[in-house]
Amino acid sequence: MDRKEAYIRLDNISHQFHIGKKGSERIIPVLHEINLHIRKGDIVSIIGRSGSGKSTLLNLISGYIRPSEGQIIINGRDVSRLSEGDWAHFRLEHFGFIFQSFQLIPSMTAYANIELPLILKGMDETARRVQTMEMLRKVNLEEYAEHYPSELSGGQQQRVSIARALVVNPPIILADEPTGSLDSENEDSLLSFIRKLNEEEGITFLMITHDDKVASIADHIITLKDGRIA
Ligand SMILES: Nc1ncnc2c1ncn2[C@@H]1O[C@H](COP(=O)(O)OP(=O)(O)OP(=O)(O)O)[C@@H](O)[C@H]1O
Repeated sequence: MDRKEAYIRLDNISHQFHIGKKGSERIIPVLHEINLHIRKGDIVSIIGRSGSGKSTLLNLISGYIRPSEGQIIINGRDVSRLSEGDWAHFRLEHFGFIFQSFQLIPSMTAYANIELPLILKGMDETARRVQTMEMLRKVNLEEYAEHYPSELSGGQQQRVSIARALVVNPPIILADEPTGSLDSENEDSLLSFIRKLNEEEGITFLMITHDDKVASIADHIITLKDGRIA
């Protein structure tokens, strides 16, 4: 499979949030001088206490917020100052997302949820069908294509969300507590699937987790403490 050489580099990233009105504005420093280099094909876990800045770090890497200082290079491209429109395109090309709460669209079937990123990419219907069916097969849900999220178990919903993340063939998957809503059996099967995708397809994973089992499959563990890498 043709995957772009992907790596993520953070050079001296600091971030502050500004809250309140101008004049009585408060500045909340969250991340301080973060330097990070993630190689293609790495599985990296981000751990750290609540409020240490894990989600902020993931939101910076995925372009949902802009760093106050520093530079982010992804796949050789400086993304720190991309426009909204360019970021939307870059995100679709490079990232798949997996969330604890799955974030499926309840009014759409499993098939339609998985197909959605391909519509956003502007792919024609025949190609979309081929790719969506291939993804349903990959996560063993062919028979559930017409089921709505509420008609699926938690483990099945998470597999739909993984298929949706993978359907655009992204070189990088960003995950926020991917096993947080799963029982131990579904957790084990998700973790072996992640390992398989990493080994066979070279997908890079960056995962926020509180869970030792998830951290145990990582090549590298990054611990954030008060906005710094410990
Ligand atoms: N949009 C925002 N505006 C102001 N402050 C924010 C904003 N988002 C996050 N923060 C603050 O930044 C700090 C880090 O938050 P963040 O969500 O990155 O932590 P976290 O490590 O992901 O925590 P958790 O494990 O609880 O999800 C917190 O003190 C939080 O209140």
